[in-house]
Amino acid sequence: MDKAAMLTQMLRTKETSAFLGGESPIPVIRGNKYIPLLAGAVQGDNTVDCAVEAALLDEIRSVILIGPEGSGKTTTLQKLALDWAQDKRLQSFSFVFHFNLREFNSLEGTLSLKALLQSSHPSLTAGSAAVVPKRSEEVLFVLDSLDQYRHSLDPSIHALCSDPNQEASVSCLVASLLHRSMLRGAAFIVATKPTCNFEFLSGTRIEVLGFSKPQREIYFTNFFKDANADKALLHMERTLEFYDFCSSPRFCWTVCSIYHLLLDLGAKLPETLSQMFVDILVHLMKTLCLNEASVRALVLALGRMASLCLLDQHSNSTKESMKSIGCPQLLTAVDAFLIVDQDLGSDKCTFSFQSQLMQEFILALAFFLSESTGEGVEHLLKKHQKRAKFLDFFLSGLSEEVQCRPLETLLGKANPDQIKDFRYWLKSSSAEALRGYEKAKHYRCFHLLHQVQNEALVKEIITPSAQVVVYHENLSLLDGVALNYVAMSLHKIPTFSLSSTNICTKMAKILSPTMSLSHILTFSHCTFSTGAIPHLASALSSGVVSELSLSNSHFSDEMLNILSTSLQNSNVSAHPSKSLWGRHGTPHCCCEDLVSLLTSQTSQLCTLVIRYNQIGDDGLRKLCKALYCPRCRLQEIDMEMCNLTAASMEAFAEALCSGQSQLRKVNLTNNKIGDSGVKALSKYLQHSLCKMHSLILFDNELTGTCCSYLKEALESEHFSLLELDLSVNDLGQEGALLLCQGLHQPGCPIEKLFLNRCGLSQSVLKELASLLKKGTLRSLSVGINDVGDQGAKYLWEAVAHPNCLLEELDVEMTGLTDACVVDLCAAIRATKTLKSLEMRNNSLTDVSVPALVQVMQDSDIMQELNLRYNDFSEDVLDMVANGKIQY
Ligand SMILES: Nc1ncnc2c1ncn2[C@@H]1O[C@H](COP(=O)(O)OP(=O)(O)OP(=O)(O)O)[C@@H](O)[C@H]1O
Repeated sequence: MDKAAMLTQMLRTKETSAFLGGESPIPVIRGNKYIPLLAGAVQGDNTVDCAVEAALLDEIRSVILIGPEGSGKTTTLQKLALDWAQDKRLQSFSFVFHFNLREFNSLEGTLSLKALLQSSHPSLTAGSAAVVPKRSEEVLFVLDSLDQYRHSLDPSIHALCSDPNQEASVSCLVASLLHRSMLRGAAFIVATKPTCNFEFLSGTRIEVLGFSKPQREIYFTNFFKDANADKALLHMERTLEFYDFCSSPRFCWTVCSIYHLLLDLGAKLPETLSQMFVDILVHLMKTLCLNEASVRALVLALGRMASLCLLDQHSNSTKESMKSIGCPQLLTAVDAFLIVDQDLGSDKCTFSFQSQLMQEFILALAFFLSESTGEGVEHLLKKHQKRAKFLDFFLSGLSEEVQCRPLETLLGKANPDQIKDFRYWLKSSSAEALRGYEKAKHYRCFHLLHQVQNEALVKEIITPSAQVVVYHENLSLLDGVALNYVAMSLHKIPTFSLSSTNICTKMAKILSPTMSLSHILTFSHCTFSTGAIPHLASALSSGVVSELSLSNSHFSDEMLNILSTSLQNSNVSAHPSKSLWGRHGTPHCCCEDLVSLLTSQTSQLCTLVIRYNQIGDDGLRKLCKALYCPRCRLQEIDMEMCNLTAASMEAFAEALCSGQSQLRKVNLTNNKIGDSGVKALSKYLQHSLCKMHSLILFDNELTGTCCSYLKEALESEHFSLLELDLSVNDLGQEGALLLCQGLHQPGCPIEKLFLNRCGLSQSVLKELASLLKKGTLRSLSVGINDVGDQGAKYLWEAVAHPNCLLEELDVEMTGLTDACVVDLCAAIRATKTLKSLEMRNNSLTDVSVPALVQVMQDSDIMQELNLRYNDFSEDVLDMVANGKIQY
């Protein structure tokens, strides 16, 4: 085979570079701008070129290169072919045939393999072509764009041929070659996007990963050749790098091209993906030199075409369909936006978008420009949901006037009705998402708000009550960016709890501002990289963070060291309380380390959070040693689900009674201390040195028996608890009534009492109501007790009583119906203190809504009423949409 002729032919190929399509492969390679790409799923050498070369030495001699749009497959194939022609690589092959399978779509009729080969290499003489089948081991086929190939490779539907001289359809020839009925020994490299179904293809699969950070750095340096390279790279890192498509060399080309242009003009670089596409479109449209009406008509036509292409699996459109779209300007836009494939031997051609992102952006823009309001945004999104990934992102970005201004000067104003339609959808779909518990939906809402870039809108949508249900779990970098934007717009995040997330350096950097804004930081089941720790440490020194929990998270002792040093070096007065982490599965032996930490000269630790660690009774017994030490400053200990039983409570109570302990708050949620555990603790509660303010015994297998011990403690003059949580224990009526007797003790300090799911009866509520009238309780929870309207009636009366000081009341799932609403409203009108009422999961219906809405509107004191999961119909949703009511 004449390598020189092939080389000349390849180098002569007329290819043009396009803003969205990328710089053509040949100039990239010839201009020494080719950067070896990373390959996935291969061992050893991880560049694609080397991996392909190595795989071709395998017995199968067939390689499938798989990579997304613009990841560099075509360029790699061209480079391999050029290297072969220049004697640099693949020299075991004497014949290399390079085809783009897309071009075969339009080949009609039949032809022989020889003719097909000659069509690819006009310089191939008939004599050489005849030799090829005889030396099939020396033949390499390089086949590009399998994803665009319309014919099937299913061997069962073709009459596979073996004779190279036999005439057959091109689809049959391709199938015969790939299934090796013809030129059995030939080798293949086939490139395809991952979207393609390549079930009939066997071979070594090599994933084309494109550019990672080091390659991007080289690319930017080559592109800019000056100090702007760093500037551009840093900007991309901050605003785009968390999108998967940043590894695409083609996308990098587009980013560099637009940044270069903007930097030259002294303009601001775009902050979001939407803004970048606004800038790109403005530039492309300007190069077309059309007037406003024509640009508008062009965008609308491209929008229609974008929709057609997204709906059609092959993502392209024929000249006929372009005509039917009816826009003469479209043909002028061809090079800027579209790829045209001229069918061989006919004047038919197919069009597809050069960039899927631009295709979706244009679809979004056309929606806002469209005059007809027939197709609402919901319909648009639903229609394209299978293939459009960023349509809602672009719609969000484009819905904000400030961001669209550069486009307005080119193509006029958007249709205000469409903008209104979108904003309505954004608010209502976000509210719905935030009412539910699906993390993906919460985060979709954050992503859209990030694109909109409007702080006021964030505040309107992410209300404090909406934040409560948002669960931060398993975050990607992209999620981290959106979350950080939302947190910065809200200016505060009182508690930030993150779980099951890989906190690499980049993630920690992205979330650092959010962490610095949070008072309480909780990480559970997270993995920290060493590089992440300085970001965490710097957030801790912000002065706001007062509590840190790292339970079930993985990090090395070295990282622990950095953290604890940073805690110790921080300004203590600015950090009145500092918490410590729990380690995944901390065995009880680790409790000895904790003791030395808590009792060290420098220990500042006030809060110890070791929830979900299996320290068990032995662990707690060891930990108790710290409580005897005057240096131990521990004020709060969270031992939720630590596998504790009554066996360790005696030692714990004894340590507390020693007089050295500063402990104020103890959380024993989800342990099994049982009634005898309470008996041991209540000894301490009656002790003259008792300093405890809060005791949480949620779900601890307690029965009514424990109430007699607690009653005794309550009646003691030393009892100091302000908060007691006995929820999810079977106290029953008898036990709870005993407890109430204790609570009636004059001077009883309890202000917050939690008795959810304790088997309370109406008589107990009557007792609690009389307690309320004494004015000691500020917060009472009696949710998930079957007391009904009758039981609650005692509470409403009490709330209305002039001595009652209750601020928060929780009657979730207590069997309330519309019948309670008159008394409830009267209570709200009368109260001078009640701010929050939790009434989820009851059976109120639409008839109660007007009265509840009215009373909430009238009340200056009530701040929130939670009516979620009652029996309301959709009809009243608008009416309930009152800032203070959650529904
Ligand atoms: N290794 C590389 N070094 C430098 N630039 C590259 C490299 N690979 C690709 N590029 C640039 O990215 C552009 C797009 O690459 P290419 O066309 O090879 O991607 P592709 O995976 O074949 O895309 P598609 O599947 O969409 O056809 C190229 O035109 C070139 O400008």
